[in-house]
Amino acid sequence: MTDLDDDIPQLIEQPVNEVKPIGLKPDAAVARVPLTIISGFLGAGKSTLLQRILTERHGYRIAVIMNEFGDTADIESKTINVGTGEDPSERSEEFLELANGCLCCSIKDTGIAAIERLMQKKGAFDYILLETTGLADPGPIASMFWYNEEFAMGLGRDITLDGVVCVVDAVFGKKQIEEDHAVDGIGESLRQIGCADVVLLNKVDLVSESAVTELQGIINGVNPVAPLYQTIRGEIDLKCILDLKAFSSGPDARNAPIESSYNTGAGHAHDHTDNRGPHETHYEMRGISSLQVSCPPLSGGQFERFDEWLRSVLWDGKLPSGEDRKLEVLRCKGMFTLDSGEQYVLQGVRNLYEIDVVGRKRSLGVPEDGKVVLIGKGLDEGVRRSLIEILS
Ligand SMILES: Nc1nc2c(ncn2[C@@H]2O[C@H](COP(=O)(O)OP(=O)(O)OP(=O)(O)O)[C@@H](O)[C@H]2O)c(=O)[nH]1
Repeated sequence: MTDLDDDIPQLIEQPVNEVKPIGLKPDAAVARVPLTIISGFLGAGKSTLLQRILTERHGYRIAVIMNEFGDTADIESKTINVGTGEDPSERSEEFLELANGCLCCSIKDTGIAAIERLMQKKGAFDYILLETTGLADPGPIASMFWYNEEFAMGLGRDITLDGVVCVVDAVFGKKQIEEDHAVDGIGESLRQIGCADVVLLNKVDLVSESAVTELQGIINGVNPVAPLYQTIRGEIDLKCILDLKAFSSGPDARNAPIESSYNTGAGHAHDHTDNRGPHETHYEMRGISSLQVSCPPLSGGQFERFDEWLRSVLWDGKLPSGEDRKLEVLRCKGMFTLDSGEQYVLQGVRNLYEIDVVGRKRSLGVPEDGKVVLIGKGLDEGVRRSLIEILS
């Protein structure tokens, strides 16, 4: 069984210094363009990262959308098919094809219509990066794309959600996490970190090593499964943030990261180890908790009960026992092996989730132990015990 708290920190900073061939081909069968959401609190360095992508010779043809996207209320009140009926005088967009192959798309209106117009230029780019506003909760945006992709609706026919990247300000990140306005107990900066597939800790040139270490501990506690990279002015190998396939189903889902790349055990982590049963780690920060449980191969019955448990937690916000706990899950991920040998991957954002078979055990590089990670609100001791009971 893997001892998660013994994971070796891997904090890598990789310069973008070579021109690579485009490795981001959309699946030919469906010809969908991957989309990555870039979130991050005000001033963290999102625009700097995108600017870098637009000006460096990296070999990718990326359409970068810089706009006011991220008005959650606006997005949630619309369907992905929206694109007509708005006042064109309020729209303003600019497309610029750049020397490095990127397509810069600066769009001022909110919502899906902006991306619909970008998609009229389909073929001019292989990838879309979407910057949200500093106060946006990326969860609704991610779930909207994922949901529509699943049912091949509207833009879901053309775009596939690849992942969510969160840029955190190394200077003000800790203060932002501690002070941002809590919405239902979870501030936006915590939602952004909790929802992320990758976190970039930016502006590390401006702070001490100990401040970096402390903030890393907090970020990793909130989101123990997102790889964490230190950056200066958004300098990062694009392979670390693109083509993550964090929401893919089928064999591709195997690539979705569910292992932490960093773990200090800092913050208020409580480690409960039991050699016979699942191993779990729990962390709580201003109302947001991350709960990790690793488990041995499951029986078919256990797997079914886990599915029921997940439906209750994600859809009804409570445990199957009926206790009203007001649970809110921002992200969940997992990998399981059944005692029959089949392996499954779990991915979820807000109340949407998918469990897909990815193969059989003893495949190269796939651990036999399973692991579930939940990030959200109300994931307390009772939830932990309830999950352990099912997975034991
Ligand atoms: N020293 C230093 N400054 C940085 C770094 N990254 C960004 N900056 C500066 O920080 C400021 C904010 O960066 P932006 O890229 O505009 O941040 P943002 O997240 O897009 O900001 P909003 O759009 O307001 O949410 C700018 O003045 C950048 O030049 C870094 O790694 N080191």
